[in-house]
Amino acid sequence: MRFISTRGLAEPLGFSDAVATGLAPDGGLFLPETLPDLSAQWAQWAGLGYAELCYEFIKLFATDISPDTLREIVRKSYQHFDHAQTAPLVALDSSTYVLELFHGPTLAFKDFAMQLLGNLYEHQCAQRGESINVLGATSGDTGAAAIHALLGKPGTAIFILYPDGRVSPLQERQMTCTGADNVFALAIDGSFDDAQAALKTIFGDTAFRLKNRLSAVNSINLARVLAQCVYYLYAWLQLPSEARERAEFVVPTGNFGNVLAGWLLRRMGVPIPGFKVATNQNDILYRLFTTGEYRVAEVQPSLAPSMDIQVASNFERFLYYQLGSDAAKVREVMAACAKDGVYRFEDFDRSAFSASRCTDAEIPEIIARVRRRYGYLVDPHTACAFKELSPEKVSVVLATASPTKFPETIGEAIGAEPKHPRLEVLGKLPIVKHRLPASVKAITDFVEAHAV
Ligand SMILES: Cc1ncc(COP(=O)(O)O)c(C=O)c1O
Ligand SMILES: N[C@@H](CCOP(=O)(O)O)C(=O)O
Repeated sequence: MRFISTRGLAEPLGFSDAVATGLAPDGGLFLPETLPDLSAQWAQWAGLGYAELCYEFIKLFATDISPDTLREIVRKSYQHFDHAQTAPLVALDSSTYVLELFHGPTLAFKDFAMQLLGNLYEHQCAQRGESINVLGATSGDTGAAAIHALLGKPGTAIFILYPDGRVSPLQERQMTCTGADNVFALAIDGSFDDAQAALKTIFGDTAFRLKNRLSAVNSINLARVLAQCVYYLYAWLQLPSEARERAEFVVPTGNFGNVLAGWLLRRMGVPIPGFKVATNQNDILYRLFTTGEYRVAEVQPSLAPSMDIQVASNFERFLYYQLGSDAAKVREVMAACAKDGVYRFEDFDRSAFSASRCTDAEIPEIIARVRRRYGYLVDPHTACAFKELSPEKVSVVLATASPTKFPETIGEAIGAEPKHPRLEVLGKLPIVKHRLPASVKAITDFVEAHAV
């Protein structure tokens, strides 16, 4: 299968090259040239274990990797999850389910795609005899998951930009206390949006990217989004059929990668009725899906820090389909959004989406309410998704992080701080981070000096 850029000016690539490249050289994002039609196939996958289902799905795209190799890459990727079902679907009542996505090594949903991506990189390094330097931006969880996916992998170095002082203390420790010499946590003076903008500029510099064999680990990398499709399918296959007809996946949303994965699966013929885009107080996507207007505002730090994002990079993939796969029109709209920070969509098909927004004042209240009502503890990001579940629907809430990563907010909500042994040891380890301005020059100088 070949992968094309949303902006239409880059050469189509095979799976492995598209994964290694990350961001397309024309600034666009890679998408499969054609999406497979799973409408006659998905039901046959019922009963498969998580890794086996992932293999069946990813092999439709990774056609340049031999089936045996791919099966082994996928098997290895889910071996460090600490739940037998990998992504358990928990019924809170007959119309409310939680899809727990926090049983991976860093206790957040990012591990699902990142473990796979880490093993794909390792395979590529071995096969091509080349090193890879991975560059990513994080508002908290992507960075930790990427670092733990690449920790100590031969032939790789990983550089993670994060907004200094704006990730939770434990998220910062997950990135800075590894002791690994192929890991560089770069604390940026600015917001996640500043870090992501710098990163896109750096990936746009083809000469620099090629010279340093850079690859992107954010959900601009298509492998991230494809791997995330799998848990929607896994949950879907477990839902009772009467629940499927009224199902709405409720997705805590920031960079739009998670919910986009579910929506792509729907486009592939899995008949998911709809999705709810659940934002925190950084509500650009809530406003977009309720009014059709895209208007960038100032990022406000929140109790759900991983969702403190305004410019959601995966929106461009959604836009591509919204605009009838017209890459010229995508270029025009993206240029207008970048220039004016505002765009009004006239023909915007929002029929598969609802949206909610959650303020900081509401987050502890919701955590306490969910705890009282269901005896179930959610983290601050998942709490945003519980803001308003539609009573006429069956809600499948994606629990994107473990509450143990945010003990301060949970303590405020319920009067007790949850603990996790893997996180507790981090408190005793030294923090190693490098403070940098959010300038392209400072970042590229650092990468060049430390690349492998
Ligand atoms: C815990 C958590 N929830 C939700 C999100 C938002 O996901 P996305 O950026 O894919 O919309 C993130 C960050 O991506 C996160 O780390
Ligand atoms: N919320 C993310 C931000 C980056 O998102 P990504 O899915 O594009 O990697 C984070 O936790 O870092």
